[in-house]
Amino acid sequence: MDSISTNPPFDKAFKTLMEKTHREDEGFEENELVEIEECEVPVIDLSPLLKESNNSNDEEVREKCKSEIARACREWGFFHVVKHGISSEVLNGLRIEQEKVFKIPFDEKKKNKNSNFNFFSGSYRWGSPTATSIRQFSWSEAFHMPLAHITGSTTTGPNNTLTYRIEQFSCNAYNLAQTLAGILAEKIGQQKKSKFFRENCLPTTSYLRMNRYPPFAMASPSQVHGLIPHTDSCFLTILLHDQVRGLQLVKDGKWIAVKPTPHALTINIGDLFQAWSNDVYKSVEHRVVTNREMERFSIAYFFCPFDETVIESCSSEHQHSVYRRFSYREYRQKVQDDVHKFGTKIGLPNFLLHPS
Ligand SMILES: O=C(O)CCC(=O)C(=O)O
Ligand SMILES: [Fe+2]
Repeated sequence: MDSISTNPPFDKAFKTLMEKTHREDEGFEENELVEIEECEVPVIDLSPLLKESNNSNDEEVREKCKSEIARACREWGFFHVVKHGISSEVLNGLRIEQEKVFKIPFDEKKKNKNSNFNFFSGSYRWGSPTATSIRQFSWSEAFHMPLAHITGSTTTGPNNTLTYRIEQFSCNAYNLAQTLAGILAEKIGQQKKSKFFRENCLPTTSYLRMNRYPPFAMASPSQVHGLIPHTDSCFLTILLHDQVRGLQLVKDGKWIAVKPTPHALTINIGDLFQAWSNDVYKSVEHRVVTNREMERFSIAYFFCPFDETVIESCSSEHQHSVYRRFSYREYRQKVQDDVHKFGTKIGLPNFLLHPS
């Protein structure tokens, strides 16, 4: 199978947008994507949380670990976790199936024609269909799927390993997400509300996105994004990515490159947690930059509530609500509308109670 039949027509889309961008004089600053520095985001060992023990020393270590998590979410919005309890058999198993599914001919991916993934109907996407300039174009393809379509799917079983691997990973990621969400609620004094996540986020309400970033050799890689800058529209994301660099995030107003950490998963806060925590935890803008030689893969598990769930900021005597109440359905609809209208997501600023 050659790359022509498996790859989407990126080159054509890129050239068309490049011409349009030049015609409309929307100059794309070449240096815009040059990273400023590579840095180490916090790496947190989760093993103390997985140990069942009432020993006071262990309790102390556990509390320290919880505080590190909350701190990383306040200061960075991003952190790596190691010894997280998800086995490498589960992670590698899914990664292998992910590579296979992207190797299916483009036409079959597009039409959902392949028997391996009829249940992913409508989940395949590539580039940026609404992009009007090169700035809004993502040099990547993805399967973005609601887990409601996968979990408990009748196609699960040894005959369909991709489905099986997705379900296996998602089940593990769900438990990890619930643990982290409970800790983050506790650390902003919302123990009483920690049930909120158990009641509103189920294995079936989350989403999974498998990304593939082909090498970009058409021009200088600094001319195009692998994935355009964005924040995630969920409570939190659990990201499995390989050792190929590309992920960058904004810290103190600057783009910095995230150094991959072996055997780690990367966690980031999404918009819903930022709103729910009343701006205590940060949903940080991030992006993926392209690479000339190497193909890159990642899998994002988005921990989400029911569409009907209402997100209300946890305000206090000292801190009034920053955002108005909104349902997850309303939030997603607004994101979609903005992408159609402006080619880009606006997100939380739409829901500020007192826009400046
Ligand atoms: O590929 C990555 O490292 C990031 C993916 C991502 O940000 C996303 O899928 O929302
Ligand atoms: Fe993301």
